[in-house]
Amino acid sequence: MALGEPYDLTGKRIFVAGHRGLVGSAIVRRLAREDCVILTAGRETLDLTDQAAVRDWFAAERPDAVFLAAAKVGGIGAHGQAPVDFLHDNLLIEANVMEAAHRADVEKLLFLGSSCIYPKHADQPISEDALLTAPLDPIHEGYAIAKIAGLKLAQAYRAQHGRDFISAMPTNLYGPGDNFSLQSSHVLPALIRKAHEAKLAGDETMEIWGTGSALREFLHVDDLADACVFLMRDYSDDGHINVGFGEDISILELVKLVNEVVGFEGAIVHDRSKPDGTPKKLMDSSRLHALGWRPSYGLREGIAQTYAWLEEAIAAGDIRGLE
Ligand SMILES: NC(=O)C1=CN([C@@H]2O[C@H](COP(=O)(O)OP(=O)(O)OC[C@H]3O[C@@H](n4cnc5c(N)ncnc54)[C@H](OP(=O)(O)O)[C@@H]3O)[C@@H](O)[C@H]2O)C=CC1
Ligand SMILES: C[C@H]1O[C@H](OP(=O)(O)OP(=O)(O)OC[C@H]2O[C@@H](n3cnc4c(=O)[nH]c(N)nc43)[C@H](O)[C@@H]2O)[C@@H](O)[C@@H](O)C1=O
Repeated sequence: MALGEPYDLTGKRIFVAGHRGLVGSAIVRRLAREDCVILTAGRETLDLTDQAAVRDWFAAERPDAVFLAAAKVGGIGAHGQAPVDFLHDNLLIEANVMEAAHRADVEKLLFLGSSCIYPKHADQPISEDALLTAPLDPIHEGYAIAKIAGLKLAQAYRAQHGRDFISAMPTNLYGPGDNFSLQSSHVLPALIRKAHEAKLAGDETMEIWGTGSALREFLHVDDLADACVFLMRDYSDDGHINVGFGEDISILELVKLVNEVVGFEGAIVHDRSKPDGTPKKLMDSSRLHALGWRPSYGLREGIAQTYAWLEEAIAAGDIRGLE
């Protein structure tokens, strides 16, 4: 594989690390449309923090390409509960997978970082060049440092060993297969669940965290998965690439949109003991757009699709975080 060349997925053995997660399951859905062999390994068979196990698995399975969507992930309420896990697990996962991929001659690897890598008060919209120009948001600093280390490690494998390892930095994601736990989830699944449960219970109010003034950008996970396949095929360079939606919305406006879609008509109350976090983090995705990719889901359409999926999943008793 020559660096800088397009990568043809046809007939390739492709490992989706983290295949049961929000992103990993979407990448598996998207790859089902390709003529390739999808390899997966659940944590119970392959703990990616175990270097020897990861080396052995790669030596045995010999994937041609890897989507690295496995990580310790959570919303703003989760980071403070497990700062070691967000730093330690993510460092080990990315180091083990990239090292084993190198040893097993993997042709291409895409590492998933996050918009959290950027400074808390970065100029908006946030360009890839904003990396390491100012302090991070202390709330998720460990996770952000692990993600920065991951993109730097991918660049190092490219420089030292000529490995075609690339990095994508997604904005906030949502969609089918998300984590709906009220303690550890991201904001959009939490709001959809709260509105749904308040509607069913006939509640007069629904509680949100913080002031609702923070602004967030949301990309449907099926759009992200499509962007990941696009980048795997058509991007080969050492710079990380922002994968955003292009517009942001205040949490308060988001709540109103969710409640319209779900059909909850009660009032909003605020738990101001919870943080707002980063005030705004709209990414500049113009480099990705210049490569020829754009998202397809609008936010209202994406929330409606996610809620329809949630109702079916609840009926089937198959929801992460609602156990
Ligand atoms: N969700 C979001 O809004 C955003 C996510 N991202 C990034 O996208 C990627 C995927 O995130 P997302 O899909 O939301 O996260 P999820 O928590 O939904 O999925 C993460 C997956 O990684 C697996 N995993 C975690 N630790 C291990 C381990 N030690 N060994 C094996 N597997 C492990 C989990 O397995 P198990 O099911 O067993 O727990 C899970 O399937 C991450 O890199 C994240 O940083 C970036 C920006 C936004
Ligand atoms: C995606 C990216 O960015 C993530 O950071 P974040 O965007 O701050 O996380 P969040 O999705 O939990 O949104 C939090 C915002 O939303 C408000 N908010 C209201 N009500 C609820 C609520 O009920 N739950 C949550 N979680 N937030 C709420 C809350 O007050 C705050 O303003 C990282 O965790 C990290 O995972 C990462 O990679």
